[in-house]
Amino acid sequence: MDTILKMKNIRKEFPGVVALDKVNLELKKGEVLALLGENGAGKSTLMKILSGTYHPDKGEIFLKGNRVDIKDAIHAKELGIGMIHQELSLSPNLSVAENIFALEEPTKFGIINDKKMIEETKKLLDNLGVDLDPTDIVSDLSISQQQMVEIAKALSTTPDILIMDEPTSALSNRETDKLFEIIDKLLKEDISIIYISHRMEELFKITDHVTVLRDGVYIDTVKTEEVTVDELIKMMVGRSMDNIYPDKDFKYVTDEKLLEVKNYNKKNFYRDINFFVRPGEIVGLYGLMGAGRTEIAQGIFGILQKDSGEMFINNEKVNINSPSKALENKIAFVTEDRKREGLILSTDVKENIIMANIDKILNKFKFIDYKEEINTANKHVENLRIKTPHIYQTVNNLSGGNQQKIVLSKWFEIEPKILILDEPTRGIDVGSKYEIYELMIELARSGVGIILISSELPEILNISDRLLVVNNNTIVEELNPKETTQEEIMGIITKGVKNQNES
Ligand SMILES: Nc1ncnc2c1ncn2[C@@H]1O[C@H](COP(=O)(O)OP(=O)(O)OP(=O)(O)O)[C@@H](O)[C@H]1O
Repeated sequence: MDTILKMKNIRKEFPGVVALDKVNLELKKGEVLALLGENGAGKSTLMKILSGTYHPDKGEIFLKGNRVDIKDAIHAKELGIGMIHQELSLSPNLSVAENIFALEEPTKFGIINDKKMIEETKKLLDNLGVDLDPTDIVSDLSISQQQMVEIAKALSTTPDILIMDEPTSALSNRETDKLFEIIDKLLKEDISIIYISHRMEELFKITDHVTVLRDGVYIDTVKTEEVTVDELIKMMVGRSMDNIYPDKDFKYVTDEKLLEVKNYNKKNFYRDINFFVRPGEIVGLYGLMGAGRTEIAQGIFGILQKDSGEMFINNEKVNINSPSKALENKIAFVTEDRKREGLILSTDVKENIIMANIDKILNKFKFIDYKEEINTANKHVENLRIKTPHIYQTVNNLSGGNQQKIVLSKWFEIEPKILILDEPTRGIDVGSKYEIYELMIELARSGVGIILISSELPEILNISDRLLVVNNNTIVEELNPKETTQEEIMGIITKGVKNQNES
C-alpha cells in the first residue's frame, strides 16, 4: 500500500503542557489507522495539527511524498484533509444544508441558489444512507443524527484523508454498524481514515494499524490483527490491567427502598414507570438511543415534569417538580451532554468542581474558604487522575475525556443520596473507566443508590446489580445482569421495536 501521509517528529507545547513530543504517524492509502491513547495523550492535538487548527512547534508533514506546511483549516481542506470533530460543532439554529454548505462556502451556492444547496445535501445524505431532510433545523435532531450531519459535512469537500475523532461515542450499536458500512464504502472510494476511539472492540473490527501515544509521546505502530486487547492496553497505559471492571462484592447496603417511582407518566416522553433503587445498589437502564432512557432520568430529576405518578425517598412521598427540588433531596444527575449541561468551559477546573456545592466550602462567616476549595479540587484531580497542569487551567483547554471527569467530580462533590449517571464513561479511556467504576462502587458502599444509563452493554452488564430494559418509553423487563446475555437483551429490544412498528 502507498503511504499517503507521514507526520515526523511532531512537537506541540501549550503553556505548562507538552502535548506532543517526537510523534510520528504514517497512513497508507485506503486504510483505517487507529490512533489510541489515554485521555490527554495528545490524539486530538495531533489531529488538529493535521487539520490546520494548530501549527506544530517542530516536525514535518508529508502528503503523498511532498512536504507541506499546513497553514490553517481552509488550507488543510484544500489539501484533501477532512475532520469530524469529537465535540459536535454544528450551528444549532441553522438547517442541515446550511450547516453542510453555507457556513463553509457561502459563495459556492449563494443564497439564491438555495435549491442547489438542498439538492447537493440530499445527494450527500443519500450516499451515506441517512434519512434526513436537508431543511431540518439541527437543534431538532438527536445527537446521533447530528453526528451523521457532521460526517456529511466532512465529506462535502471530498477529502483524501478523513479524521474521525470518537465518531461513535454518541451512536447506538445499530448506528455504529451503519457508520462502519459507511467507512467501508469510503475505503472503496480510496479515502484513508484516521480513527480515534476509546472502544477497543471497534478497533479490531475496522482498523488495519494502530498507532499508540502515551503522555504526548509516540509509543509504537502495530498491525491490528497481530495484537491483542491486553497488549494494546499495556502500550497505552504503560502497565497491564488484569480486569477492565472492578468487582462489586455486595448487592446493596440495606434491603430498603431508597428511591421508589410509581406509575410515572409524561405524555410523549415516558409512561408507566415503576421501579425502585436500594441504598448501595447500581441499577442499570439499558435501551437503544431514543428508547426513552434519558427522558425517564429527566423525569426523576424534575426536568421533564411528570403528568402523573408518585415518588418516594426513604418511603416518604416527595414532589420533585424541578432540578432544584431534586438537588434539595440529594438527587444528582450527570448528563450525557457535557458541553451543554455539565460544564462552564470558560472557567477553571477548580470552579467547575466546586460549582455544584458552593455551600460546602463556605466558612462560618459565609465567605469562601479558599484553602478548602483548593483542597477539594486537588482531591478530585488526584482521585480521577484528571490530566491538567494545575487546578487553575481553563476547562476548555483540557482534553475531552478530562472534561468528562470534571463533570463527574462536580456531582460526586455534592454527596448525593441518589446519583443518576447518563453515559458517564463516554469518551473515557479504559484505565480511567476503571477508576470511575471504583468510585461508583465506593459511593454505593456508603449507601448511595445509583442509576446507570449506558449504551455500552458490557459496561452495564458488569457494573449493575439489576438491569431494567427500556423500550418505547417504558421499562419492559427487569433482568439479573449476571444471568442474562447481550443476545437476550437485544432480542427483547428488537421484539419491542417490531411490535411498536406493527401497532
Ligand atoms: N488549547 C490548549 N491549551 C492548553 N492545553 C491544551 C490545549 N489543547 C490541549 N491541551 C492539553 O494537551 C494535552 C493533550 O490533549 P488532547 O486533547 O490532544 O488529548 P486526547 O488524547 O485527544 O484526549 P481525549 O481522549 O481525552 O480526547 C492535554 O493535557 C490537554 O489538556
